[in-house]
Amino acid sequence: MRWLDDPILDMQHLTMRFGGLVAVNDLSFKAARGDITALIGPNGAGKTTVFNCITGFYKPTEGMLSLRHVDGASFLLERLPGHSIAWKAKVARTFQNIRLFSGMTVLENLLVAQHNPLMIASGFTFLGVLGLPSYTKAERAAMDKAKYWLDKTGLLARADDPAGDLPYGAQRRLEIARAMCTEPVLLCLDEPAAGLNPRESHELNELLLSVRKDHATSILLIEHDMSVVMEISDHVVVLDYGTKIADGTPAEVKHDQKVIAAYLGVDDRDVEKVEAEVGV
Ligand SMILES: Nc1ncnc2c1ncn2[C@@H]1O[C@H](COP(=O)(O)OP(=O)(O)OP(=O)(O)O)[C@@H](O)[C@H]1O
Repeated sequence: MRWLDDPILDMQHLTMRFGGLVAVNDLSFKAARGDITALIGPNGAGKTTVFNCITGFYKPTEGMLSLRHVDGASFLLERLPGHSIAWKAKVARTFQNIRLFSGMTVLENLLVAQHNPLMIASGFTFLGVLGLPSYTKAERAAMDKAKYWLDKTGLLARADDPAGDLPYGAQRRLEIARAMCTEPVLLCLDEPAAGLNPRESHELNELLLSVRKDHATSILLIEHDMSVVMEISDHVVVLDYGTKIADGTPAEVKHDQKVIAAYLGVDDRDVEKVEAEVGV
């Protein structure tokens, strides 16, 4: 299990309670550097809550979330404010419901994502914006990066259109492009294939495989579309009612009786019967 050797994310005993409800229950797993790790499970299993804990939207009730960069710098995410998780630990995310700046153009969405390096180049002053050569250089770099991701996501021709006018699948790709403009080491994608047709879903797979191959970005993926999960994931972690029920390669998880039972909603003792019926 190579994800134990060089984990980018090491989650230990994560628990998140909302009053009496335990949304995530003592969850531990490791995500390897350079892997696509999928977090799957039936509705309400706690997947988005895990993302919200990683990205600082929620402070976990208990547990440790350790992220380690390739240079050895490490971050305890549960102790950092959300903006430091994005900016210093370099974790980016997309949302289950698309959250673009829909009135801004496609290009502007990608430039806004690069606000931090531009502010540093300006020396945090208005004078910087007017004259500093470092600002002009940073502005050019931001534009180049935006163009690169527009090209990569097939959106170059739509650069000047309002983001809200794009078809649904294109908006999903723009969200990924925007997240990638922040140069994350860990990209958390919440159901990126939701609402996509089979062709768009295939294009998404290609895009994510290329993000993994060409950039130093590891991916954590929540996804209900099993064709996406099984085709591109290196490692799958399965949650049910907030508890981890399986952790392995896609092939291992696919044949795990507890996973089949959780997805099909049957008792453990009926799993073999169901397996025979579905031909696993
Ligand atoms: N802010 C909150 N307050 C109270 N309960 C919450 C909150 N956020 C999530 N929950 C509850 O925690 C449980 C897990 O929800 P979560 O959204 O993490 O599941 P999920 O696996 O992402 O589901 P889905 O696949 O439907 O998106 C659910 O019972 C949900 O109602």
